Amino acid sequence: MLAHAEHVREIERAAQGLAVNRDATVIQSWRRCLDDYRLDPGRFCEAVIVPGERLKEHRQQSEELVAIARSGLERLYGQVADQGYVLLLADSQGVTVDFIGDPQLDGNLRKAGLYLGSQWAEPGSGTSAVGSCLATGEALTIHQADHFDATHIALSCTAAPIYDMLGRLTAVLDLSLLSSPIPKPSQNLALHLVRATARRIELANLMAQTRHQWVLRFARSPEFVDVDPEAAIALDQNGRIAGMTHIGAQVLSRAIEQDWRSSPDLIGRPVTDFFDLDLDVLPELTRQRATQERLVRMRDGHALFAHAIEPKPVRSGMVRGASLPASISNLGEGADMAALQLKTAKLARTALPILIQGETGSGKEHLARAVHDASGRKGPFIAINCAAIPEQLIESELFGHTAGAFTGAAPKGRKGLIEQADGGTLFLDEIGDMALPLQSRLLRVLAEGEVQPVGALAPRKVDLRVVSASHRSLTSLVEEGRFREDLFYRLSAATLRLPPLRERSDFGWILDRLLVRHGLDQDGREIPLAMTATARALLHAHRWPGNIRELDNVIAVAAALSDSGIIDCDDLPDYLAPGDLAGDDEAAGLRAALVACNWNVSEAARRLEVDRTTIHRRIKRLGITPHN
Ligand SMILES: Nc1ncnc2c1ncn2[C@@H]1O[C@H](COP(=O)(O)OP(=O)(O)OP(=O)(O)O)[C@@H](O)[C@H]1O
Repeated sequence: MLAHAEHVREIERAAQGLAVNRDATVIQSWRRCLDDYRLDPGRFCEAVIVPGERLKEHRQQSEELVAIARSGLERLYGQVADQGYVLLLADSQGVTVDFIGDPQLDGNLRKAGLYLGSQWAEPGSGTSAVGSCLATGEALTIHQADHFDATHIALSCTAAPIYDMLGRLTAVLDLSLLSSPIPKPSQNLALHLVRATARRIELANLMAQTRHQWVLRFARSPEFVDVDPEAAIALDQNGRIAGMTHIGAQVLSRAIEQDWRSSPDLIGRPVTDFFDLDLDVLPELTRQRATQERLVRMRDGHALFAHAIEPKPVRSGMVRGASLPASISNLGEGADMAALQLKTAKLARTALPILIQGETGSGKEHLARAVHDASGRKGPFIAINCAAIPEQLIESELFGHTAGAFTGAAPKGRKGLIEQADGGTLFLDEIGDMALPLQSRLLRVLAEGEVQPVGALAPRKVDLRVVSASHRSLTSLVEEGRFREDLFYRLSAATLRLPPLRERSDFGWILDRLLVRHGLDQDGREIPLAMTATARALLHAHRWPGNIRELDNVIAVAAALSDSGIIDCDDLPDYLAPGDLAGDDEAAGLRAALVACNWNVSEAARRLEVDRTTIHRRIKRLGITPHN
């Protein structure tokens, strides 16, 4: 309480212009809180966490940035995890859209506002690292009683801004401690780390968005220009500035002797306004020349070492099915599936975690394998069914154990499934069924890139690409409190949704593939099975609650029953044929299709892969009515 009263007095002294022992940025923020936002330093305000629905909106808006920032965040967290730091990525409104922290401290972190969804903008929360970074556009540390609201004075927070390539402040990266050593300079290293990570995230963002343009990267020393550049700008084909990192904007502003804070118009101006350089000399600044020879002079007389990266030629092929990796073209056919296949192909080459949603048996594991096969990763594909492993075994199955870790342990110890997937893909099937305590451990593995076998003294590094799947809606499980929200976001950088079989327009194509699969003879030769039109119609008419797996089983059984290699209605399970009409071949098939579609002729035509007039003609010819 005494500390609180003293804190309020100090803010009042600063407001009256009296000397206080704080940085100028802190005093300016306190004044904004008092004069502009009319905040009361005497009030305690708990950290604000935005409701789930709003967090979802904020996450969606920054989805691309979160995906690009993820590997930078993970690398940074790996450097500071054992020192108790928490990492937040906040959007331009100060809402935390990504978060990495020790799951064991969950309760405390949430209470302190160091959590997903916490809202740190200055007008609502007073002086904070995220809020003040957003207000000033600069990296800073807000240490303990620098915070305006006394609720937060245990925290020490350090933040750096992330700008988009047009120079707009889009996010803030924050490294925070629940409690910290007393002196503020203890956070200087943290300040250096967040600045460097924000710079790398901006670089990655610029590179991802300007593949087909010239990019110039700069550094003050020739040793760093190719490996860890300080700034970058992108040029359009006319040699005009098309994008820049924040330090790139500072370099350009300085070249025309302006302060970047005065927001000079930089985008669209010719590069020659800033550098003694034109488009023709760019090829001489590529890696083909020694770094020392790539010095570029700026208009203000300064010089920097440069590295020019050539535009990549535009490929048009990816859009067409023919150029998709084989494993992905094998997922389906037709316009409905094309968008999913293209998205899968694009994601497969990245390391982004993917969540696959789809009904049971709809082909989620099949899709996950296709992602792995197209990823180019050398390690194995390891599938874990999180619902099938008994709870008492799951820990040692997943994490492995050392020799003698517990009674019954393997004499030489055993590698867990997670470690086995090192260098490859870990497929977590039915992730929605994983118990909450295990979710925390998994989160740790994913955040730190390390796994600690049961009984082991030290963790081991693992390089994983995680694909997970669930037939339940993970967002609903999160809302019900049965699935960790932070784990959900970590697993679902991108989501792929598989349609149920009954909604797929390529049903016939899938059926033909299964007829080939089950037509293999004992020597493995392909003799595709054939099928009568009526049997085909019966299959089309069914609703397939068990999806492709159910169809696969039906064909496997029919293949075994059929002596001739031609599957007919008799080879199909009884539940597919409407009993009273089972003998009446063509009429039975058509009637079943119409019943299954509630007599919607267009839908029946789609399922039977014929046009509507054919259906009407057959209805008439066979004398089918809804009542017979
Ligand atoms: N595109 C496809 N072409 C041919 N067969 C497929 C295709 N997709 C899935 N299958 C087959 O369907 C069956 C079920 O697929 P899979 O195991 O991938 O489904 P799932 O959604 O993971 O099931 P569950 O929800 O039960 O885990 C498998 O036999 C698989 O080979």
